[in-house]
Amino acid sequence: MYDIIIIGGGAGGLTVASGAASLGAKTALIEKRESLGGDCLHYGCVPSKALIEAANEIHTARNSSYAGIDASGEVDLGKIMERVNRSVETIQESDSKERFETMGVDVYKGAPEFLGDRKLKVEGDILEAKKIVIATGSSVNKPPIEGLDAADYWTNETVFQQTELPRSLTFIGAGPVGLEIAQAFARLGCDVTVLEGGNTILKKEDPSIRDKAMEILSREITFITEARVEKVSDGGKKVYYTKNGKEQSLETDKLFLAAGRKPNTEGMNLTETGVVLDDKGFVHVDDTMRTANPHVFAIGDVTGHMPFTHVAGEHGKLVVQNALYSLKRKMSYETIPWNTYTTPEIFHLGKTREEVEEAYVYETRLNEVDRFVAEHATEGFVKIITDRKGKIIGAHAIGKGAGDWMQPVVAVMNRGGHIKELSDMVYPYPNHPAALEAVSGQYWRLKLFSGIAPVLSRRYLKWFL
Ligand SMILES: Cc1cc2nc3c(=O)[nH]c(=O)nc-3n(C[C@H](O)[C@H](O)[C@H](O)COP(=O)(O)OP(=O)(O)OC[C@H]3O[C@@H](n4cnc5c(N)ncnc54)[C@H](O)[C@@H]3O)c2cc1C
Ligand SMILES: NC(=O)c1ccc[n+]([C@@H]2O[C@H](COP(=O)([O-])OP(=O)(O)OC[C@H]3O[C@@H](n4cnc5c(N)ncnc54)[C@H](O)[C@@H]3O)[C@@H](O)[C@H]2O)c1
Repeated sequence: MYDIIIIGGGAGGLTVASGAASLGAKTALIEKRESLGGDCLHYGCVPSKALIEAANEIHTARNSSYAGIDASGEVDLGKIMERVNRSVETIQESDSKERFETMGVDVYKGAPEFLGDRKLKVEGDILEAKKIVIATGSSVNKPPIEGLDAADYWTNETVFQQTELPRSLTFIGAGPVGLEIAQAFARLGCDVTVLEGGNTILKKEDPSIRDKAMEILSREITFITEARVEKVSDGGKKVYYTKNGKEQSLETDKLFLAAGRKPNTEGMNLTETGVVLDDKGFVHVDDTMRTANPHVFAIGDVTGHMPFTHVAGEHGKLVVQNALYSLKRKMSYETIPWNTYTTPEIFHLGKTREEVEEAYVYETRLNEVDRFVAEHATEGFVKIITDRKGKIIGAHAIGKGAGDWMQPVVAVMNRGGHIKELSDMVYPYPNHPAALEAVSGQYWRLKLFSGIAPVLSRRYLKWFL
């Protein structure tokens, strides 16, 4: 009998396995694929960021004529993907089966099936545990598009093995998966179109961020919004979409499906253990990450809550405590940030302007911050949303490296902080986070240079100086 069994060796599952084994729990991990690491390592975060970096380097070289450099040459996608996959292999070493076995984790290969409340069958083995964690992640959502099954299309699971750069590439979906990879291929030299069924790209972002992203990315990508793809033909080379009630079509060398994610729950016989799914098929969990069966937990993408690697990791840390020590610690999402790694990057924390009724908004454009001016990277802005008293409830930015230089706001918001705390530190001149000093300066200007403060100051200076 194991203390804990984890199904799925990705970002969430590996966090639980290493945490539980380190605390002395008898731990088993079941993974259906050859390698541990999950989608983030093999088909998601890691290869996509490696591809983005390569594409950005090529883009920079091609745009260096101001310095007298005229870069030329054909892009070799195969060589780029070799480099991308070397990044994956390097990180794979710390997610290896052997490393987890050395930690004391029994690693089983296979896709298990529940035989009862806390009993599983995996390949020829029957395993039992006091607690079970479902960490099976998500996979590519295939919307009901006529002809899709017979088409030859790319997804995030196949793109990093490609060697031929298509002349034109059409994406279905303008979420983060679609946009990060679409911009990379545009920078490699493809003619890229993105078809989006909704009326905006990046629907979870603050409205002003969405508008700015659309303005900037439209220079490299053709966007067609309110265009629902309903049919493909000619092996995926002809794409039919409905816009303004009319069917339209376009031709493309290659199609890329980025139309969202679906939970990996198939084949586990979950009804046998009393686990309940929500109306979209994600595993229903309470704030403590318990499913309807209190001995079975679920974490990461399979729960449908903020599908990010760092969230799966936070779920995992919480579940180690709740599962092993029967605690009821709760997950909170209020101060969890995310980044979209387009150029420029987009940072998101807390509420957007649309999500709050009464808000105080402080905004600084990057052309007011010396480092961005020096680097000719002035496009973008930072926006801090506070309540009436100045407590930060949301922070959003679009700009070069925004995913890095916005991080101090997470620390401030984590402790329930006030916007003025962003000026409680010295910013070495001229760094990028100085954008935060500038935006908090707006709060002080409002406080000090309007209302009663300047009146009192004038009187003081007149009488006492
Ligand atoms: C293109 C792309 C880019 C992304 N970029 C980022 C990013 O930059 N930053 C970020 O935070 N997030 C990013 N994400 C999201 C991130 O990849 C996921 O949120 C994260 O991988 C979720 O972790 P998880 O543990 O829930 O699932 P996964 O990491 O997918 O792990 C699930 C594991 O379970 C295994 N499994 C599935 N079913 C079974 C079964 N029945 N039996 C046994 N094993 C099973 C799978 O093989 C897999 O190894 C990206 C996603 C994509 C698609
Ligand atoms: N940088 C990051 O952290 C990062 C990067 C990539 C992905 N992710 C994670 O992966 C998750 C999934 O991203 P995603 O982009 O796959 O999903 P998404 O749900 O954000 O976007 C999918 C888009 O496809 C559109 N769509 C669906 N069917 C369509 C159709 N038939 N025709 C036209 N458009 C259609 C939807 O309207 C939607 O806007 C994200 O929520 C994020 O959590 C994170």
